[in-house]
Amino acid sequence: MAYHIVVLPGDGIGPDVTRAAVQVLEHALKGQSVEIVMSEHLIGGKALDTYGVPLPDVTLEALHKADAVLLGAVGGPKWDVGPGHLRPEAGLLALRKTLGVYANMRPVKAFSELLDASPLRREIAQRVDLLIVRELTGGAYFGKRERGSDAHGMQFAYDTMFYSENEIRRVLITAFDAARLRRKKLTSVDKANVLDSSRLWREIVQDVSSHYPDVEVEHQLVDSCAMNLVTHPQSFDVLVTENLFGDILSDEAAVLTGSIGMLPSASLGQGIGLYEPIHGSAPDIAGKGIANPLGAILSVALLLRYSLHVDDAATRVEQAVAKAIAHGARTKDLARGQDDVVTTDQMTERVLAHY
Ligand SMILES: NC(=O)c1ccc[n+]([C@@H]2O[C@H](COP(=O)([O-])OP(=O)(O)OC[C@H]3O[C@@H](n4cnc5c(N)ncnc54)[C@H](O)[C@@H]3O)[C@@H](O)[C@H]2O)c1
Ligand SMILES: CC(C)[C@H](C(=O)O)[C@@H](O)C(=O)O
Ligand SMILES: [Mg+2]
Repeated sequence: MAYHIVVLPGDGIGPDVTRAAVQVLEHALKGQSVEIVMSEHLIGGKALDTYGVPLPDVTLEALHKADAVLLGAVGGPKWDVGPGHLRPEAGLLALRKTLGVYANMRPVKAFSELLDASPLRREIAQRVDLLIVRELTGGAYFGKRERGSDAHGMQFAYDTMFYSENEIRRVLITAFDAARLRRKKLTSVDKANVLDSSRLWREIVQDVSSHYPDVEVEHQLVDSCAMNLVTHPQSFDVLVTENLFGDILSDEAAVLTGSIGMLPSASLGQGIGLYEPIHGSAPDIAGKGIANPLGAILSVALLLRYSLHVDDAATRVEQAVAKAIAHGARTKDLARGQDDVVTTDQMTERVLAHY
């Protein structure tokens, strides 16, 4: 039986890094008993241009027989005008909601050869090894929202950070389970000094934690957590937080590893998994062939592990990335001083050569 992988390259550097990821996926499955069938579809800005919507029916239909989705990135200045539901990003949010992928796993691990690219002191940067579990299908991204104007013509807008008990509980269970497989420490991040949704979040953490007596639990407010991530990143194992806080903290944490181009993600939930690097479409470097493909390639490792269940191939991809870096391969975002700079395609070749 073959697994169906839906490939959604998207916009900007999305197609470049997705091409790299697909090459590595095909290579990793050579000689494996696992077979895949891939089909490529439109999402985001390109889908808007072709179909007038950011998540067209043809793409949605392809999801029905999919076992996993591999995505590049969506968005760009061309589509920054226009109403919210006709933005490329709305297609990505609808995709996540449709797939029910409520737990977004964002591992953040420093490679020792890249410590010079990190803004942290070497002795701190080398200890960065944490996992952000970001709630992905709730909160302000999906709550009631409105734009309008009052009787005096004064405009207003609001977005609601809504969470149900079930939405909080299920992502916490994923996070506690992940902590159990790691260093058994869980930091729950909220804004319980201000927000009711955070106070509910904290109460449910307390409740779920009673089933995980072996996992040490701490609560941090999101503002001081943002600071602690930079000052004491080694104090974190698993961080779990709501959608918007997780979005912001994961870009911050990415920088600790040297570049946002390094970070992969797996979005998991009730059914098929969605795999994407955490970065965006990077309009400032799109079309130049210099994007770092490693976040997308490491997302393939997560796809191999969580959706295709070939753990040995997943580990080999991760090792190939580590070896390519150890042998000096640096895309522009990672390069410092005398480093040789490689293109997206050359970085991919280096990874393939070390697989
Ligand atoms: N998952 C997604 O599809 C996703 C994620 C984030 C942002 N976006 C969208 O992307 C667009 C641009 O957003 P942004 O500029 O705020 O964030 P971005 O992540 O696209 O870029 C931020 C900075 O990081 C750099 N960068 C990002 N990925 C890189 C890579 N692989 N290699 C080298 N450098 C890289 C960019 O050049 C830029 O300087 C927006 O439309 C945004 O909504 C999409
Ligand atoms: C593009 C945007 C909707 C998206 C998000 O905020 O979730 C991105 O920033 C991410 O981190 O995947
Ligand atoms: Mg983001």
